[in-house]
Amino acid sequence: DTCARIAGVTGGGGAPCRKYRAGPDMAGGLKYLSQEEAQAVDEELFNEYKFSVDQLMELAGLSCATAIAKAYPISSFTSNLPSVLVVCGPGNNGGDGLVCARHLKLFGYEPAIFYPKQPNKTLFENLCTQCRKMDIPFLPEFPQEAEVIDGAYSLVIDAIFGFSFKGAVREPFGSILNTLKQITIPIASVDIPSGWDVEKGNKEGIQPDMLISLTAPKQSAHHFTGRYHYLGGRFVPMALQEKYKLNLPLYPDTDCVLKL
Ligand SMILES: NC(=O)C1=CN([C@@H]2O[C@H](COP(=O)(O)OP(=O)(O)OC[C@H]3O[C@@H](n4cnc5c(N)ncnc54)[C@H](O)[C@@H]3O)[C@@H](O)[C@H]2O)[C@@H](O)CC1
Ligand SMILES: [K+]
Repeated sequence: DTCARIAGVTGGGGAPCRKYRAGPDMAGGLKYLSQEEAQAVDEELFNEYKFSVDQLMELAGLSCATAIAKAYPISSFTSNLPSVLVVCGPGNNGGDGLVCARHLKLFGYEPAIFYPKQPNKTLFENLCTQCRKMDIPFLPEFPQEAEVIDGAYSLVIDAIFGFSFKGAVREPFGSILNTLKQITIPIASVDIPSGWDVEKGNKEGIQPDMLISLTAPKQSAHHFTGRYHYLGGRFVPMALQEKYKLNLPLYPDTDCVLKL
């Protein structure tokens, strides 16, 4: 039937028709979350649905690495090494960056991590150990010159701040973001371009080439002007999607990411 054809639903069997989710024009119906809504969905996933942070961080980081590999396949890199600088912040967005780095390494990229504020928590310590044991280097300091970054890497992953960012950027992240504003290689931002207000964006901030919105885009994504906007984090149970009226588009087949 039409529903099955559009949405890729097979077998019938009384499955509810979800035609309203299918088709490119439905992208307009996708909900862009406020900061409060993003935090509420997050809390519900952990407190009501009983997911652990590790579980969702693994899926989020894998989504990011997968989307990056689709947008910037190794074959498109002009330099010898597909080297990627992953900049990680102090919260869970930084954790997504660590997981992303590990998967990028498995995909054949050469990631290096800068992680200036490492939380004193087992989860993050374990993620760092996993990366070290996979020969992913941690930079002792951030290259101050934009030219140095442009020369050494082909892509920067911004995993500094996500949906809990508030107020003026504190150091050392202010200087880091100032340098990132001057680089010419592309930036791929995890969940939200760092330094952007979660809802209003930031005209003066970094302007990434790629944004991977996790769970659902945040309102600031309306101001994203880069080439690639992906949705990732295919882990939201249907009841939660419906409660928050996320109106998520259908992911293709078994893919964990979707280009918006
Ligand atoms: N809700 C979800 O569905 C999931 C969320 N995940 C990730 O978790 C992120 C949210 O993580 P968190 O809530 O830990 O928060 P963030 O990672 O957004 O950042 C919080 C950290 O940044 C610091 N910070 C906030 N404002 C600052 C400022 N102005 N200057 C300097 N430092 C500042 C805070 O002190 C805190 O250490 C999401 O954006 C997403 O990347 C994923 O890991 C898993 C699933
Ligand atoms: K980010």
